[in-house]
Parts: sequence; structure tokens; C-alpha cells
Amino acid sequence: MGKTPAKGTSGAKGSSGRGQRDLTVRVKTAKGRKLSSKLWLERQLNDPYVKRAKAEGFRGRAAFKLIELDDRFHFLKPGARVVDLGSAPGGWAQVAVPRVNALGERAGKPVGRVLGLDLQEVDPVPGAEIHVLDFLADDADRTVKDWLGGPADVVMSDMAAASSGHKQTDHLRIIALCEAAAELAFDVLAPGGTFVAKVLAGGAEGELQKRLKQAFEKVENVKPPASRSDSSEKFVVAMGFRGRPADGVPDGGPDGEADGEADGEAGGEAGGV
Ligand SMILES: C[S@@+](CC[C@H](N)C(=O)[O-])C[C@H]1O[C@@H](n2cnc3c(N)ncnc32)[C@H](O)[C@@H]1O
Repeated sequence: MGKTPAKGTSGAKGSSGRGQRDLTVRVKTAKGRKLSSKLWLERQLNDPYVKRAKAEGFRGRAAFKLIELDDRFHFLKPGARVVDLGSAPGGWAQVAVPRVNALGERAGKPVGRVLGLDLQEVDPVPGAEIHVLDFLADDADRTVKDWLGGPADVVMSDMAAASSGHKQTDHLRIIALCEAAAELAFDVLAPGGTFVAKVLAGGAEGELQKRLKQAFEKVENVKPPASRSDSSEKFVVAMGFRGRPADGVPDGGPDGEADGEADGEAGGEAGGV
């Protein structure tokens, strides 16, 4: 568990996209094919991150997105207190627990904490404390702070609304979730803390980026290899929390394109992992 997957191994990246359906038919109809070729074809057909998730005991391929983000930015430090927003089915919590030492098993390492929240029940993740909570409920901020009992070092959100199938609607919904997550982060993060959130590339994210650039020393937009290449999903990683930004951003302030990748790709994977 917790190994970094090889970069660029996603099936979506390594194939034409058209090929997956074609290959599925060939495997189903092939007779007398050598086992090695069948296995080879099956491997091409199946998303390697899905297979790795199964093999490594993760609850979904989303776990690898967090692994790749943390291997690059190193925010899940031993002893860190982490809020995991939208944690079902628990893959990100599974990744975070050993990295922050939330089980306290590694002698000499400070013991961290992982607090997960989701609309849905989540099977227990050893070392994590996970609650059913609509993050957008009126008193959610206070509830989270009470459960946390102190400041957080990391607020991370993989939240997504169920896909409507309408790209702009999905974009607006996920930006609204991300803005709400950022507001919570402004309330609960300790100085120097990190905010990580899934967004969909599109027109409404500029204001969010401006606020994050005010509140954090560094803001990066990245698409980890485990994020499907045909999705407009990306992740904003804001590091070095300075404090809640003033309301409103003056004209001529930082624009909406952080260092990132404006992938501009069509996609509707708002609920996808
Ligand atoms: C893509 S899944 C998260 C996957 C998770 N990071 C993992 O690795 O297993 C997105 C989750 O966000 C949750 N979500 C969406 N809106 C929410 C809200 N208002 N409050 C809490 N959770 C929410 C959904 O219920 C869903 O389980």
C-alpha cells in the first residue's frame, strides 16, 4: 500500500480510446488464445489504476490521485491533522492514515489525525474518524471544528456532485463545493497549512483561484497521472496558509490562471473516481 504508481500508465493515456471497446469484444470472442496473450489483452483493456487499487487494497482508483499529489507536494507529514471532505468510499483516508501516522504504529513519529466527512456511510478505515455529514449544512463548519478540537494542517476535498451530464452545470456545482471547502479551510487551517481540492477546468474557477492566491503563499493547479486524461478534472494545491483573505479581490489582482494546467478538455466526470 502507498507505493507510487508509474507515471503515464493509465489505460486512457496509453490507448486510442476507441480501442478499449474493440479489444473487449476480441477478448470475449477469442477461442484458443494463448493465456499469455489473453492476459496481455485484458491488461490493456483494464484501467491499471483500478487493478492496482484492487491489488493494493485501496477502495478506489482515486487513492492514486492523492498518492501522486502527496508524492509531489509532501503535505501528508507524520503528525499532520487532516480533514478529508467527501471521503466515501475511503480511498483518500486509506492513503492519509499511514502517511500522517494516524495509527501511531511507527515508533518515534508524531501521531496524526484523519477526520473524514461524507454524505454517505463509509466502512470504517482503521486510524480514521469518518462521519456522515452534508458539508453544505448550515452548522457544518462549527461541527467540523468541534470534531477536530484544534486546527488542521491539511484540508483536502475530493468532493464531487453527481454528474448531471451537462458540462457547465457540473462545473458550477464542483466549483461551489470547492469554494465551500476553501471557506472551511480558511476557518480551520493552522498557519502554513495546505488546501487540496478537486476542481473542473472551466470559466467559474477564477474567483476561487484569486481567493486562494490571497490566502496561501503558493497555489498550483495540477492533473495527476491517475486523473483520467479525458476528464476536465484537475486539483488545486494551495500551500503555506497565511490567513483568511479579505472579502473581494481588488481589480488588477492575481488572475485566475495559477501555475497550472488549463486542460480545457471536454469531460463530465464530476462524480467519477
Ligand atoms: C469522488 S468521491 C470521493 C472519493 C474519495 N476521495 C476516495 O478516495 O474514496 C466524492 C464524494 O463527495 C461526496 N460529497 C459530495 N457532496 C458532498 C457534501 N455536500 N458533503 C459531503 N460529501 C459530499 C460524495 O458523497 C462522494 O462520496
